[in-house]
Amino acid sequence: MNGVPFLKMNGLGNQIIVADMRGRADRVTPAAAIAINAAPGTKFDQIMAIHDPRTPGTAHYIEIINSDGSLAQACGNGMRCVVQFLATEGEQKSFTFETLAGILFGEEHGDGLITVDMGTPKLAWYDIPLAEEFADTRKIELQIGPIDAPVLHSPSVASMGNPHATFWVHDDVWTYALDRFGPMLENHPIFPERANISIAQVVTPDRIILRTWERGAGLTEACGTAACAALVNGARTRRTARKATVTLPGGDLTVEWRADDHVVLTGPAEREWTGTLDPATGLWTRAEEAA
Ligand SMILES: N[C@H](CCC[C@H](N)C(=O)O)C(=O)O
Repeated sequence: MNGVPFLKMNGLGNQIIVADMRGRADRVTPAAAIAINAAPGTKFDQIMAIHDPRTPGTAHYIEIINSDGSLAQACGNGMRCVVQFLATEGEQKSFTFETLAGILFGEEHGDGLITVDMGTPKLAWYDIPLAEEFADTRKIELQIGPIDAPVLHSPSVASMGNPHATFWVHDDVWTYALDRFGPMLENHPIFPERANISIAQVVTPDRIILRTWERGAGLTEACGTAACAALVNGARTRRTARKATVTLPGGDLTVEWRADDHVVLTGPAEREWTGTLDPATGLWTRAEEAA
């Protein structure tokens, strides 16, 4: 097998495969991503493929592939896993990356938590993107459920390089059938590139409870960029402060929208087991439990 080493990880239960593609000219193909998830033995939400810098002397290029084979511009939990993967290789603990969302920075702290600067949010309708013009993306006309009694409506939308809709609710986020509403909203024509769909309950100005149906991956235990988008949307609709704890099904993330407009995400990354993967076919073999 024409294999590359990979490490199965998770970021608060967001299932991540870190594939080490450094020194290679090929890529993990969409077909490989679909095949891996179809095979028994592992389920993942995203593959984070680490490539050599595209521009010599700059950052590792990180390609992000959803479990449906689609490319994503950004992945907050996955970036923390990449930082942890690289930090374990030696003394360097802070890194610069190039992604489709731009240049990102990440650092592992002594306490094992990892902070990633996810860049600046994009808030104009054409940057989300939306299929039609909305002057104010803090609240757009979109609803689901009976026309006269919508179940979810009037979301705030933002991009962290990838599109997010944050639906605000005042009650328990678990009372909503996100497994049913998620795919309908993910594929709504208002989102020409689809969208990640979140339900957010603001408990206090510094605490958000969040559940997410991810574009290209479905219900996940955690979505880092959704946590970033929810905090940005919460702050600009005056529901939250500019820094908050976001509680996802898999655990807590700390998100801050700094005065310099960068959004910074802090949380854990967990190593699980190692293997070898054929990036063209998705055939893989398991090696050992990760140290
Ligand atoms: N499904 C997302 C990418 C992964 C986002 C999520 N896993 C995160 O931690 O940010 C998208 O297609 O935009």
